[in-house]
Amino acid sequence: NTADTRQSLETELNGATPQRQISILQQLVTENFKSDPPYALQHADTLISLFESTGATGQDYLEALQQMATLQVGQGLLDEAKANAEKLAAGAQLLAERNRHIQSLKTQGVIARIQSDYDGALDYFQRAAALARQHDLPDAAVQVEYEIAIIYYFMGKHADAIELLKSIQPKVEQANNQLLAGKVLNILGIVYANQSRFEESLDVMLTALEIQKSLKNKGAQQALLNNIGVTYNRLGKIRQALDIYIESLDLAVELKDVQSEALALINIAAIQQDLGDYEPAQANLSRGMAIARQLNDKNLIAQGLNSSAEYYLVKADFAKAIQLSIQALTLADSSGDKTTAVKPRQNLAKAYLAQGDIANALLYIEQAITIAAELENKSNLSKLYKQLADIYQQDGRYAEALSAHKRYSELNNEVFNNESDKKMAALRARNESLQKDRKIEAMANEQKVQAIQYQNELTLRDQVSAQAEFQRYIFAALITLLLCVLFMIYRRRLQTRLNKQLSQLVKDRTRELAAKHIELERAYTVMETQSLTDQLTKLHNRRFLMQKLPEDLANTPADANEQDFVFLLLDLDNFKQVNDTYGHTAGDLILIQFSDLMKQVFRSSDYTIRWGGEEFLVVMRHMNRANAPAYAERLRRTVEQHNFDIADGSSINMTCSIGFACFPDTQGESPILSWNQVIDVADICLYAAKKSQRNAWIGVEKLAAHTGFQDLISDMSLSVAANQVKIVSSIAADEIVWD
Ligand SMILES: Nc1nc2c(ncn2[C@@H]2O[C@H](COP(=O)(O)OP(=O)(O)OP(=O)(O)O)[C@@H](O)[C@H]2O)c(=O)[nH]1
Repeated sequence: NTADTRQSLETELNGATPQRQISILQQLVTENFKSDPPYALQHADTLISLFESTGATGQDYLEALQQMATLQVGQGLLDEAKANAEKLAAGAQLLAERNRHIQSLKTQGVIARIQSDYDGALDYFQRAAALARQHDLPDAAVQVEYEIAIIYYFMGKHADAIELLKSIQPKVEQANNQLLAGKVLNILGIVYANQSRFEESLDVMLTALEIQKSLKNKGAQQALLNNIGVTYNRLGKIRQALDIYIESLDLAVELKDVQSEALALINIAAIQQDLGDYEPAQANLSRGMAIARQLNDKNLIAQGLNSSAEYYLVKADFAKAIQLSIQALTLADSSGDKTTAVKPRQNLAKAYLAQGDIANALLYIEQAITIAAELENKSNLSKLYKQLADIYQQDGRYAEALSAHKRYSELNNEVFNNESDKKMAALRARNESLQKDRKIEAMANEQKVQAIQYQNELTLRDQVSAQAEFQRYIFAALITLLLCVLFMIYRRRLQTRLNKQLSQLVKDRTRELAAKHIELERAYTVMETQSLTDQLTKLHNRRFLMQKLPEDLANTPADANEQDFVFLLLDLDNFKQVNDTYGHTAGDLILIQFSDLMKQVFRSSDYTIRWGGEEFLVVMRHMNRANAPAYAERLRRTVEQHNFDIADGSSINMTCSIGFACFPDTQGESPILSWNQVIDVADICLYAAKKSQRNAWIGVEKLAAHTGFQDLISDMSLSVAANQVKIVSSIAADEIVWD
């Protein structure tokens, strides 16, 4: 029929007067506007040429311009649409046609938005809103505010978008504008989803879908289906998402909406890739990308490039993945849409990590984290922190890995516990009870119908057969009731099982996280221990003493018994000769054996430290200083009597010299020397032991009050002569050489 009408109108067109031609073209454009946009576009073009050739500027001309611009936007002919919208604005101003002027500004805003010029779009829409308010056109104002909210969303200003949408909602309801109500709910759903408020998002979008279905508005249904798909995807329900995207693709094809078709194809490809269906994914992706490139839609191209990059990541072609991700990143950054700017960075970090390029992996993951934090997308952020932890771990930076991992698990818990489970359960329960109510209502209706039929039949039949019929009816009703009860029991069981599975999932996740933490903490402890140990002798090193001793001294009460600290410095005699004669390896072996002898002689609670080279320090804690000479002598004798193995199978004898001093340096009076200075005094004693005879020990048991550290250091023999120092030694006092 439509074809026939078209045919006869087209035939009539040729011979008609200009006036008649205009009315035929108007009819062709209006009738085909929705059902066949390319056809309508072609005739709108002719119509406008006709108007312009006759110099017309009236209402009909403006209407044609508006139709034309709208059709061109729908077909992706943005430059042409913009030119017509500008003509419309000029014409509308000339005729003081406010509504049309607002309409033209709106169209220009939409074009700027599609071209990703969000500042420009915001400017057009704000001008349109101001115009609407100025001329008291509330309906038009609300329409434009809705467009502004969309721009806020694109700019990543989510809080502003939500606030504006919520202020629009009551106005839309008051005006009973179902169409706009559906759109407002849709975009609200998208913004919620971007804030990881997925349940609220799903809730409003499903309501919006109902509205659009009741309005039979397929275009809006198509857009909603796409967004619902995205939300299912974010919730990890990828099969539901796939079904919804396929429904959305069918509708886009039916509507000849190429942009939506491309979007659905790219979305389908991404899910198929997740499911491991690489071949169909590649086919859909290249179909979608071809359309996106034709439309020059930067966001879509960037999304498609991301999917391709992910494909190459899976295939371990990291160079290709990097190349595609950098293209996607450049496009996303130039379009200013932050929501598409995270993914390429995430993929780059993965690819660089796989290539062992930690610096670049860190660079991109940190950028991704900054952007995701700005967008307040917690679920995304939590994944990014996990990736960051993996990078640090691979780099051996366990402390940083641990803290990134902690951040990941905090965020993960926030998203998980964001009452998500409760809300999901509530939502599910609400849907189920709605369905149940509907079923019960349907059964009740059925029964009513049956009852009426039964009444009718009753009048026709005799009493006896009616009685039998009645019994049968009661029986059927009972069976129906029984089936209802069984169905309800079954649903409840199913629900319980689902809840169990969910809580098991949470437990498993928590266990996994705990195990990971223990692993990282263990690695961290090993690293700490290594940094405090000497690699050759496995004794403690200087760093250990600096870390431990101040704390020990602080925890020792000044007035307690047996609370002396004795610092012994030990040095092997003529060790250089051993190295020179038997080689460095033999020297190393002797150092190790010497360390073992130290461990035999001293208590396990004493600190045995490799002080440097062939010099060692022992710190004996919590002891009576009167016992120090016995320990020094025992070590001297043990070393003297020991046969040190050297690498060639033979053994040699060695001796050592020892100097020691006690802390606190005075007893009962306030101490003069710090523990560091006490070690310096022990060093003077060691030096004197070497100088006097070697294979000997000299110690300072205590100092007289008011002895100066400088005096001791500059000339010990004077302090000894003045009886300011109490010396104990294996050498006779008059044989000690101090200088
Ligand atoms: N094999 C080996 N030798 C070391 C190590 N650390 C230091 N040395 C050597 O130890 C020797 C110390 O020599 P000197 O300081 O002259 O002292 P000495 O020969 O022991 O003589 P006195 O201490 O005066 O009895 C040097 O030859 C160092 O090279 C090590 O880890 N392994």
